[in-house]
Amino acid sequence: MALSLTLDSRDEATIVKEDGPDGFSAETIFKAATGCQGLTYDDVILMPGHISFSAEDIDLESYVTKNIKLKTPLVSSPMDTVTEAAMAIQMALHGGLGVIHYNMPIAEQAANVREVKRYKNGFIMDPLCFTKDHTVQDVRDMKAQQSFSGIPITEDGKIGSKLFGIVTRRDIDFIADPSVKLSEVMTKKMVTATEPVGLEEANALLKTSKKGKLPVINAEGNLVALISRTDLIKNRDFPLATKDDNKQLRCGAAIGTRPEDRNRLAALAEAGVDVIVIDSSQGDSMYQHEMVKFIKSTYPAIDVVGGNVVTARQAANLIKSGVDALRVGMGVGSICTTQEVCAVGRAQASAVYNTSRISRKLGVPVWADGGIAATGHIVKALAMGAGVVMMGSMLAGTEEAPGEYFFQEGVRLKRYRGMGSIEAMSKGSEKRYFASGAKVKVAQGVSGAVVDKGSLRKYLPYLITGLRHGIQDVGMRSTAEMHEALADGTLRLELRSPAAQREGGVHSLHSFEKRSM
Ligand SMILES: NC(=O)C1=CN([C@@H]2O[C@H](COP(=O)(O)OP(=O)(O)OC[C@H]3O[C@@H](n4cnc5c(N)ncnc54)[C@H](O)[C@@H]3O)[C@@H](O)[C@H]2O)C=CC1
Ligand SMILES: O=c1[nH]c(=O)c2[nH+]cn([C@@H]3O[C@H](COP(=O)(O)O)[C@@H](O)[C@H]3O)c2[nH]1
Ligand SMILES: [K+]
Repeated sequence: MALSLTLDSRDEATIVKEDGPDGFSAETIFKAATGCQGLTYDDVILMPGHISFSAEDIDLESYVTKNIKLKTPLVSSPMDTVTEAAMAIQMALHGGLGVIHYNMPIAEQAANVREVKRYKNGFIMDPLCFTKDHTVQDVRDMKAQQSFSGIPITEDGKIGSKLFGIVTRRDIDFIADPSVKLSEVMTKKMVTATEPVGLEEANALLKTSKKGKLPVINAEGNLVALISRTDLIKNRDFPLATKDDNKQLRCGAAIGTRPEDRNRLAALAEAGVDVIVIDSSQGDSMYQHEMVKFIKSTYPAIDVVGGNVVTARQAANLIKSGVDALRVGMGVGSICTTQEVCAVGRAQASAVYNTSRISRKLGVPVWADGGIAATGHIVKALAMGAGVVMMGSMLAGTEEAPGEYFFQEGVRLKRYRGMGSIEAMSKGSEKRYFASGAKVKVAQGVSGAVVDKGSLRKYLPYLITGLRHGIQDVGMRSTAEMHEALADGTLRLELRSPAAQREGGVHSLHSFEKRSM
């Protein structure tokens, strides 16, 4: 009774003033409390704050580079089992950013960037087309592999040439002779839209015409896109989408620090890349400093991300050379063996805290790269000062990640591998992976598999919602507010003992099923 009377008579601010706040500031945790140890995300836990707003009210906006903001602070890794155009498109539609890997020929990487930049929600930019000389049998062969509701017939059988007609199932269903040419069966009187056309207008045209497909042509009558009714029904707006001033999706791409990477850079710049990531496990090298300076002087409009670094000193060096963001993490990725093989690296929470401490003061955002295995890790990475989080394994295994699904012991899986794994190196990264002249292969990564996570269309909203709930629990309204609280010590943390970590996980059950969404 007496206790509750005393508590009731004091307000929150007085309790904090008289008894001191719970937990410790990040500075205490990382500088004093840990002795000489580095800390990982799992070593620390955030103290909850007071909630006076809904999770939807939280502002997740954050700088990804000095000049570009994201509405969702999530970035996909430049790895050949994670980011090609399909991944980068979905990341950007949801307010994040994709970084196209470079374990492929220059032209192919540039084509991936172009595909992202040209993407228009609801528009099919690479539809399958036939010529007038193709036959009914050709359509039937194609139909065996994929369903269709309308195939454009163009001059050269590709998009970009003159549109002559469209062939639908109804045109060929009752044709007995399979050698009949499509010119004889195609529908010539089509409903088309002429460029420029918006989705809303196209939607209205499809509604009144009751057709399955709407070809979009330019003033010369050449096919430039196709709009499909089923896609339109599936389509929704992406208010968070990361777009440039021309309303095109933004796209990142990775390069190395070899002389030939300057040719790659030129092709990527030509394709319209927004952000270049210089991909290296140890970014504080003369090769990278030279490359940063070269890019900034040759392509001033492109933002450059340097890395990877894990110490304040490495970060300061790269910032001096002119980077627009820093990629932080060494040997902490799910597929990384760098710490085992090379004996260097750093526990990721310590790396993010110590690099962002200085880089944020200079307005250079940190990308917390690697080691994210749950939404809670994303919350912790941002709380330790990161502007955005880069993920490999979390995004591998989605429909949009490169590679085919396969079954192993009844589980649907996709391949996921380190860019320094023997498999990835033998595909192409070998030449950049070893110092020139090196003859022995030393892998710094493994090759494995991850479970099917379905489409990013459902998975990214799940990650974003989890992130919102975490930040709400900490009592912060935005990532910016969390960064201020980190700096002024009002963000409170505690270390977790091994027993506390066990307690924080699932325990004491005979069995359980873990479903995350
Ligand atoms: N984040 C991480 O912890 C790690 C990431 N990785 C990934 O593996 C891939 C390869 O990483 P790294 O081995 O660090 O590649 P890297 O290309 O930076 O370095 C490979 C070797 O080539 C040398 N080198 C680079 N540019 C050179 C030049 N112009 N002339 C002469 N020598 C040069 C480097 O000093 C190093 O010995 C990347 O995709 C990287 O992201 C690998 C290990 C760790
Ligand atoms: O030591 C390494 N050997 C490798 O072969 C390798 N491949 C990628 N990476 C790095 O790991 C990050 C992805 O990590 P996660 O799967 O944990 O998200 C990536 O974003 C990279 O920083 C590698 N590190
Ligand atoms: K690791």
